[in-house]
Amino acid sequence: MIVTIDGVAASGKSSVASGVASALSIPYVSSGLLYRAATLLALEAGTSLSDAPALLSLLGAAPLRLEPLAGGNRIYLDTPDCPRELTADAHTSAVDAGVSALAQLPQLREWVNARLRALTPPFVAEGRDMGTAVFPQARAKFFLVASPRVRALRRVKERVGDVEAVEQALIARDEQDQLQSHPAADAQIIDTSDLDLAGVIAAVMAGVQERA
Ligand SMILES: Nc1ncnc2c1ncn2[C@@H]1O[C@H](COP(=O)(O)OP(=O)(O)OP(=O)(O)O)[C@@H](O)[C@H]1O
Ligand SMILES: Nc1ccn([C@@H]2O[C@H](COP(=O)(O)O)[C@@H](O)[C@H]2O)c(=O)n1
Repeated sequence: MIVTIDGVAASGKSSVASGVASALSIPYVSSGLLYRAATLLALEAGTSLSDAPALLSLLGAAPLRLEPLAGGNRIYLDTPDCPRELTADAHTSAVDAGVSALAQLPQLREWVNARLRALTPPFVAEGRDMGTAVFPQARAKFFLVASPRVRALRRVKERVGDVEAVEQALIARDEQDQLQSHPAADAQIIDTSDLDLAGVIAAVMAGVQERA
């Protein structure tokens, strides 16, 4: 079984995916973490985020390993001499600001999608195009939205920041991600603005049970 949870930036995809995956006793897979890790490595190496061949060459030499657990995804660079966990560094403002440029490149999308499709179900997959491009066969599909202000207020509770600036950055990232971020025709759209996390998880679980 595959359940997909897509949505706009900071709409609660990973928190909801984690809750749903725990309720179903299966892992969840964060596709965004692969885009983020690729961006982090490119920024650190000084590789242009729009140079697909250079990025693919960099990633070809980088033994990245995604650990998809129900409680939270982690990503590692498994170099034999200096193994390193990248998860925290992949969630900085610098990565937030650069990731959409890399994610626009079809070759990089294929690189990520190949890794996702190699995973063995069951799992909950979260991102932007899980229900449309990557797992169109998924049993149940959801697309989360919430107002930019609500998302910014939630984000500043977890990372220090100015609400206005965070809101503008979220709006900018939504615009840059527009091409790949839309609900599948058979997805249930959930506006989480007035729901708490438990309420969103319950709504998704109800939708999953309907399709069992
Ligand atoms: N319904 C909700 N009510 C209150 N807080 C929420 C809700 N959903 C998510 N949050 C909080 O909002 C923040 C962003 O959620 P989360 O990181 O899951 O979003 P995301 O869509 O995965 O983000 P990103 O697109 O940046 O990866 C987190 O602090 C999370 O706890
Ligand atoms: N399926 C996806 C997932 C992510 N992206 C890009 O990665 C960025 C970070 O994703 P988060 O889910 O961690 O916010 C996102 O802004 C997109 O640029 C994507 O294109 N497709």
